[in-house]
Amino acid sequence: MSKIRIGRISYTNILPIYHFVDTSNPQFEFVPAVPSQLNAWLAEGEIDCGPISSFSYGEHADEYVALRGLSVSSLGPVGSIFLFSKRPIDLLADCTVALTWTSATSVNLLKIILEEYYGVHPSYVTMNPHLPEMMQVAEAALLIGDEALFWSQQKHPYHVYDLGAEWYRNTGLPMTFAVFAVSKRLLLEDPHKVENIHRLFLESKRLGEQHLDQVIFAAMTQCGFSEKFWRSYFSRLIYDFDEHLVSGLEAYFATAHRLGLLSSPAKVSLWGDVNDYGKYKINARG
Ligand SMILES: C=C(O[C@@H]1C=C(C(=O)O)C=C[C@H]1O)C(=O)O
Repeated sequence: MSKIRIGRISYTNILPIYHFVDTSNPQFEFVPAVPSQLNAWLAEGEIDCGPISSFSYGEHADEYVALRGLSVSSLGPVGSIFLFSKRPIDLLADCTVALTWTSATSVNLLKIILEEYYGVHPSYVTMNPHLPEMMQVAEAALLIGDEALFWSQQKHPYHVYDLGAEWYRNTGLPMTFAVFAVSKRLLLEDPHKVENIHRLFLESKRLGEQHLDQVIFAAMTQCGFSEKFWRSYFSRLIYDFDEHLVSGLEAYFATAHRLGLLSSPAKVSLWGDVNDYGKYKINARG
């Protein structure tokens, strides 16, 4: 029988969900990549499921379901999605903004923030996520994931805007950057297998919360920084995709549609037994 191919975001933000996943199961193959690559692979059928940009979920909402209890979300500052800017954000009209090619959600969230909330319409250029190179050709640069973490900790002269904070300040809603999407094809073929995958990740997430020290140690090994840094970073991220987070995401889809960024105001199909999921829900954060 062919293996199920499961994506893995190659950034540290996903560690609390992935660190305790048993990767030895021969039924599964885990494929690490940056979000935009995973988005393309799921759309092309190269992988069967995995965390992808929530924006990409919106583009393929008819073809995917999203697993309950698994996401990368925040209510306010996210800590690793930053616009670095030579000028205050409201002065970026007629400027060039460099966008990392690794993102889909944040790229479109930035357009919403700039165009809808600040009324500025810059031109955009997509680039490799390298701040000095981006700043050579642009007035501002968007970075996500480990590159955003890295550059935010370096000495630099730029204004820094956290996109989770900007979204929250303008909407009062949570933002979901990544969801765990499963192709409806796999769900129709083998719902039992999808249940197993769901449990595998919920169980790993529960262990990650219980043994956060081990997750933090893995993050320090992968990226450096202090224990205090990671404790604070992970405490801001929310991994519990539920109806409240769905409402924030659907508001993002509606705005993206209104601005012509998304072809339809997509709805989320949240998949997974609510009672079963309840056992794994992380209540205490902080
Ligand atoms: C919190 C983050 O969320 C990410 C942002 C994504 C995007 O912009 O498309 C996709 C997946 C998430 O890993 C991050 O990368 O820092």
